[in-house]
Amino acid sequence: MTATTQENQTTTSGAAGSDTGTNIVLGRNQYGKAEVRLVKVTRDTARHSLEDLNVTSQLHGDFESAHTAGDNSRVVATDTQKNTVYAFAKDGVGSPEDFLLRLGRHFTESFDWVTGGRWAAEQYFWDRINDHDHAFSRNKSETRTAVLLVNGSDQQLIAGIEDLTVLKSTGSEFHGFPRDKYTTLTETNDRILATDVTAKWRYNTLDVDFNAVYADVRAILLDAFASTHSLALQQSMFQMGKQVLEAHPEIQEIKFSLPNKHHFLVDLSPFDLENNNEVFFAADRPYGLIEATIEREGNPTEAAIWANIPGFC
Ligand SMILES: O=c1[nH]c(=O)c2[nH]c(=O)[nH]c2[nH]1
Repeated sequence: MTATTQENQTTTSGAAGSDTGTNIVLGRNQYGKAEVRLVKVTRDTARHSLEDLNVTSQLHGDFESAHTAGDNSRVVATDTQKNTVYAFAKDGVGSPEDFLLRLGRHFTESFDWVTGGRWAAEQYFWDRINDHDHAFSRNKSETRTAVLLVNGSDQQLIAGIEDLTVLKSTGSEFHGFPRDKYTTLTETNDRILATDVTAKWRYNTLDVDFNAVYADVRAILLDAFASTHSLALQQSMFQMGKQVLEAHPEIQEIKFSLPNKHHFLVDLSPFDLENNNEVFFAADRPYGLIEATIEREGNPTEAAIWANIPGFC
C-alpha cells in the first residue's frame, strides 16, 4: 500500500468514521465483466459446430487506489476483460474449464498486480436438426457449469451440471419417518421420484480431459438415479455421488442440490375411477430440497473454497 493511498484512506475516513474514531478501509473486492454471451462457430468444413457460453471474468489483486483515490492506472477495464473473452474464443473454447484456465493465466501473467480471480462459465447445448451441417435446435435438458478460482499459485476448478430433470415412475418408496401431531404424509412403497439435478464437483488436479469427465459424470448420475431402488431422495443422491467419486479419483468431492419435485396422486374416486399410480398432480411448490456434500473420508471439504460457489451447503 502506498503512502498516498494511506493518506487518502485517512482523509476519507475522517468524515465517515469520526463518530466512532475508526478508520474506514477497503475490504475484499473483485470486479470484472459478468455474463459475456459468446457463441463460437467452428466452420473449418461445411459441417459447422457450436460452442455457446455465458462467461464471467472477475479480477482479484491490488485495486486499492482505484477505490480510495480514483486512480485507474491498475484497473484492467471490464470492457477489456470482455474483449479478451471474445478474442480467445477465436481459437475455440475446447472445454469451459480449459477456456477459464486460459483466461486466468492471461490476466494473472499480464498484469503483475492481478494476483488471482474468479472466472465462471455456463455452457448451453445445441443438437443438429436432422443431422444438418449448420442448423441446430437448442437442447434445454441441462446447463454445464465451471468456476475457476485463482489465489496466487492456488488454482481450484469446480465443474458442474444444472437442471438435469429426471423422473422415475416407480422404484421409489418413502416410509419409516417419525410421526408427530403435525404429520399427515402417508407412507408409500410406490411413488414418483423426480428432481432437477444440480451438482458441482471439485477437481484435485488440472490434468483432466474435462469434456470426457463431464460426459462420464453425467452418465453416472443418470445411471445411478435410474438404477437405485430409492427409499428416499437422500439415498439416491448419496449413491449418485458415491458412484461418481468411485469412478473418478480426480474428483475430490461433489455437492448436490436436489429439489424433490412432488407428484401427488389425484383422487379419482368422485368419478368412480381407480387411480393405480397413473394420474398425478405435478406440484411446482413447495418442494423438498435435499442437499449434501459427498466427500472422501479423511479429506473434509474446504469450506473457504466452496464459499465462492453460491447456493451450496
Ligand atoms: O425422499 C424424500 N425425502 C424426504 O426427506 C421427504 N420428506 C417428505 O415429506 N417426503 C420426502 N421424500
